[in-house]
Amino acid sequence: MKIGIIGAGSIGLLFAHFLNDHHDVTLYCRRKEQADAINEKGIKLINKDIRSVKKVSATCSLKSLVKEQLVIVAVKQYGIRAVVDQLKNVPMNIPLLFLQNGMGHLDDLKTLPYTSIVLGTVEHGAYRLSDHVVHFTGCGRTILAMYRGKSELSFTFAKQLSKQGFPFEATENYEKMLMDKLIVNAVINPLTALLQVKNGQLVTNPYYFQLMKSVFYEVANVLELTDQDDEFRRIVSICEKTGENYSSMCKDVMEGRQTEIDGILGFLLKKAEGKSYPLSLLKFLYNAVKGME
Ligand SMILES: NC(=O)C1=CN([C@@H]2O[C@H](COP(=O)(O)OP(=O)(O)OC[C@H]3O[C@@H](n4cnc5c(N)ncnc54)[C@H](OP(=O)(O)O)[C@@H]3O)[C@@H](O)[C@H]2O)C=CC1
Ligand SMILES: CC(C)(CO)C(=O)C(=O)O
Repeated sequence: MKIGIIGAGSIGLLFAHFLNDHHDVTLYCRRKEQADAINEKGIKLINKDIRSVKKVSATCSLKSLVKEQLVIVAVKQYGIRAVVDQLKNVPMNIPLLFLQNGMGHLDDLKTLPYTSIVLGTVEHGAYRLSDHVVHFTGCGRTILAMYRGKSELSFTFAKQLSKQGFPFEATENYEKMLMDKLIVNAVINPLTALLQVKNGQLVTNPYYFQLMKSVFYEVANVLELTDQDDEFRRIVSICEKTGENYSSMCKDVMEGRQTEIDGILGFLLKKAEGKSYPLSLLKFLYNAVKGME
């Protein structure tokens, strides 16, 4: 397949590195110096002790987007609006795949005229070290679900894109898929960003563990979760598995970047509007992270 990836950050570089083995990938960068660095040096992936370099084409011009058979959008949730404006020349029948955390991007997609829109949740961990070097901090999977279009398409893409060490799966229900990830990000990301700790410390420090539990119960109330004990165990297990990682929001705050708090806690606070759920911790965390931004 000819695949275009818009956004050459941590996830864009990671996906380009793996997908280019079996597909013809072009990375669409925002900065010319980044496109030049990738064209000259390739994409270097660091995974534990292994370093591997792959040759991938990169460009700043969106002209060749019209030739792609799949366009993957790998910018942050707050960058979607600018990308949507740039997609105007892409034929309406080219499938688009959006990989953002949270649910804030759903509003931007509603009015997009494309016939096939796929959503994905990424369970890998990746961190861009320089314009052409990415650190693969945790291998998980990518789950795909159709937002608009024929539901079998997400299964076809999952099959075509999967490769050993970089799996894709598909599911029918995009809302459940995004919600499962949102719960995790709502509990782990703002707390770790505020406390400036690794994910594992939310579990190993008994005081932080109490905070995490209290935040979880507010999230669970807003989403009216019925299986709260199982859900909480799932989050604890993710904290343990990603124990040595700083969450993406914690890193954004450390590096003075905008966070995805609006698409995560902002979304939940909006959902709770007019209801009488207890929300004091979610409001506190939302304002704390916005203030740090
Ligand atoms: N990193 C991770 O481990 C995970 C990330 N995700 C999700 O994946 C999404 C992407 O995250 P991540 O890769 O970490 O983010 P990054 O901030 O590392 O990368 C975003 C990239 O998008 C580029 N960009 C922004 N606007 C445009 C535009 N208009 N045209 C072209 N490029 C643009 C940026 O360019 P520039 O470099 O010039 O700023 C940057 O390279 C997020 O929603 C995140 O939540 C999900 C799970 C794990
Ligand atoms: C799962 C988790 C919390 C891993 O760090 C993540 O998705 C993130 O950091 O955004």
